[in-house]
Amino acid sequence: MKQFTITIAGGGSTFTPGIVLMLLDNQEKFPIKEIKFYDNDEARQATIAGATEVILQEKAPNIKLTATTDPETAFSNTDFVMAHIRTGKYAMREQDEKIPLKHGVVGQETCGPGGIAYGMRSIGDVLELVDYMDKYSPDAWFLNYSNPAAIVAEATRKLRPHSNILNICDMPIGIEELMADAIGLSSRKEMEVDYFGLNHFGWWTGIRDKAGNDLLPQIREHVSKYGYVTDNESLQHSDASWNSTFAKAKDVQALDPETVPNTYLKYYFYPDHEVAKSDASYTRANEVMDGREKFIFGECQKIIDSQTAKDSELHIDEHASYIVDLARAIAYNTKERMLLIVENNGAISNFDATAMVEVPCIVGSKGPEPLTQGEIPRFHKGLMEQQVTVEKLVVEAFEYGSYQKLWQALTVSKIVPSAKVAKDILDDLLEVNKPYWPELT
Ligand SMILES: NC(=O)c1ccc[n+]([C@@H]2O[C@H](COP(=O)([O-])OP(=O)(O)OC[C@H]3O[C@@H](n4cnc5c(N)ncnc54)[C@H](O)[C@@H]3O)[C@@H](O)[C@H]2O)c1
Ligand SMILES: O=P(O)(O)OC[C@H]1O[C@H](O[C@H]2[C@H](O)[C@@H](O)[C@@H](O)O[C@@H]2CO)[C@H](O)[C@@H](O)[C@@H]1O
Ligand SMILES: [Mn+2]
Repeated sequence: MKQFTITIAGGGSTFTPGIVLMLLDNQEKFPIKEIKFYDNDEARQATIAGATEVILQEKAPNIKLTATTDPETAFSNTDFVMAHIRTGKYAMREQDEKIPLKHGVVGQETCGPGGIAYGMRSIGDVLELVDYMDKYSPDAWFLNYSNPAAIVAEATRKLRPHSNILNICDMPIGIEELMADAIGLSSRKEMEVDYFGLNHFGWWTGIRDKAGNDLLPQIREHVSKYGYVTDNESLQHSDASWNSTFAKAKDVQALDPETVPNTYLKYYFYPDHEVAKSDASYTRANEVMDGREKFIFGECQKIIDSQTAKDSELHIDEHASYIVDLARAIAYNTKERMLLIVENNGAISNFDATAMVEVPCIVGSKGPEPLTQGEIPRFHKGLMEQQVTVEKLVVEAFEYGSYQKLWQALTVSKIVPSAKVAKDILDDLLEVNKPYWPELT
């Protein structure tokens, strides 16, 4: 059985240890001979790599680890690039979240002005990684989950149309695990779903078990009462802010009782509620820096200091097993059915053919084949037209270095109240993003 080489772009990511442990847990299904970490922050990556070295020695000494900041080393002779970079790191996420709040607008990592600013930072860096892969390993596949996935996906569609790229998000996966638990199933994998939307902006329209029985009525019932909250402690997110997001799905679903929603829609339907409950001095970025980042880097340092991972609290990122499912689908032509962010091309028959939509796909060696979701209702179509326009305008603003188009993107966003507020936010974001955005004229 072939043994694969994986390049993890963003080796210093807080998600890298959990993904590595998940890969080690799937060696039967997806054997690996080498893992390469690539990052543009050598010191950050070194801590994750130092711990990973020890983990591999103890669990999989046959797997070689290479940690590098050199693109040729990282992207040569590789089979898959798993990309999870964060341009500007959490410090810039903090700006993305706090600047809009200063103007009374939702401050969020991937939604609204925060997502727009993040997109303007991410596009260039992700395209650079794709170009490295195309140069050094043209037959490899780029599995992207660097955010903001909607804008990055539109940029790769438009600016790298011939590269082997798959864009994916784990929000639906996390929500489906909660749905499964809510109705007494042991895993989301017992369900088959119909779904349509944009990334972080979608709805489940069909949910069946493997025998074809309709599960949507039970799940709708649960969500209409409790959102995605279940009493299964092990599935609850460690942070209260996430659990309040899962609860809020109840109010989001009220807008369309026929379906169940992606949790991110709450930022578009209830921006006033989100702003009112936000602390402009301490946002999600601060929670992550004080929580996940401190925990991961603390655990990795402990492993380095003790030279053993035996007592480590690092755990497998189970939900990240979708990454193995995706890589296996490409490698072994498994025809896995997965939600991916793909060019519409008629999958949603009454929506822009060039939009990057999130729909179920059958994935095999030639990539994703979208499953048609038919015509979508006026309500969802109207919301998605507005949102996809934002995403496309951001990519155009990047492509042409256009201040005007970026101002238009902010003005079109459902959660920005006026062109004046849009411009005020834009000018503040522009100031702090000078090191990252292309020059705008
Ligand atoms: N698609 C999804 O559903 C999903 C789910 C979770 C996380 N993510 C994304 O995964 C990414 C990582 O998240 P995190 O919280 O671990 O971030 P993090 O800041 O901990 O790690 C990101 C790493 O990327 C590195 N980096 C930044 N720019 C780079 C570049 N140009 N080249 C190489 N490396 C670069 C940073 O130095 C850092 O080590 C983020 O984009 C996050 O939004 C996406
Ligand atoms: O605020 P963060 O950094 O904790 O999370 C932001 C990301 O949230 C989603 O990913 C979740 C995932 O959906 C959930 O199941 C669990 O595994 O945690 C992940 C990361 O916290 C979303 O899909 C990502 O795009 C966001 O970046
Ligand atoms: Mn996501």
